[in-house]
Amino acid sequence: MIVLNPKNLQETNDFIIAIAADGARVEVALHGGHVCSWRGPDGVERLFMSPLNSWRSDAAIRGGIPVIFPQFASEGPLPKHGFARLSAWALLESSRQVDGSGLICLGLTDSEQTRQVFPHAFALELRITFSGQSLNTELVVKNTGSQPFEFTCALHTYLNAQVAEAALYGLKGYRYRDSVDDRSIKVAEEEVLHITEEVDRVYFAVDKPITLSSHKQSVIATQSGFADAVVWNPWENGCAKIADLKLDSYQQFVCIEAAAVEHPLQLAPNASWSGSQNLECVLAA
Ligand SMILES: O=P(O)(O)OC[C@H]1O[C@@H](O)[C@H](O)[C@@H](O)[C@@H]1O
Repeated sequence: MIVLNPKNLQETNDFIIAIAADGARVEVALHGGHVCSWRGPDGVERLFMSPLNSWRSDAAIRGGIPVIFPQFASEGPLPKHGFARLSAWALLESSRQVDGSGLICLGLTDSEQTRQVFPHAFALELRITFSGQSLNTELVVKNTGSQPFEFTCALHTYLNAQVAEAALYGLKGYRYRDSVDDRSIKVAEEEVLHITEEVDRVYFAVDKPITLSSHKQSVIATQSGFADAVVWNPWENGCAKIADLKLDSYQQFVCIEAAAVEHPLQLAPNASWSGSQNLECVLAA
């Protein structure tokens, strides 16, 4: 891993906490521009955060919503999942909207360190809007340089779920790349996906909501701008290889990631792209 700021290996301790009019609460770390927590007015946490997360500024946060930019996974020369999740973001705005929802806006621009691995000028904005019912994260990428550049990206959302009883709906019919089966390309045949082993799939051209039902709630994930969606659960064998996950952590989350992977995005000078993921929480009666 490339450490972007070797002089600054202390704990990440800059957090923004915002509360919406309905009592919902979001916690964001400036390290990574990372949504760490989203609680409803009832105090129930909707995002998974690993109890073994290190909170160090040279490591990505394990849980919440990591921002993946400018490279998804290991699909290029950069460190895995790029550098945005390891970078120090700035707070641009924190306010309450007229409808009572909370808004936090964070920004990241290129620096000497980022230009060493990605020689381009850019400005990222992450706009987080939330209430008890929904959490919307929008990533805006602007090319502020004089040359075009290409990138892949994702909002790598870890959703709290009782995996033993979790069911994913809405994936049937999509073409997907199965990363646990030699990256072979398949077509999803199951009406409902239950997680009973390691799952690591990039579903292509996803244009409908994906619903994760587990225990007493469902979360409906809708995306725009992002063409693809990743579903990831490492299972026990994967957890054994990841230092900041407990061996049984796989039982507690499913990642549903809004992603742009299959077709890298091209940005001309001065052009912008934006993609968002909206999570809608529906409690069972
Ligand atoms: O351990 P990392 O770098 O946070 O990556 C976690 C996972 O992220 C997912 O997006 C990938 O599809 C998986 O292959 C990967 O294992």
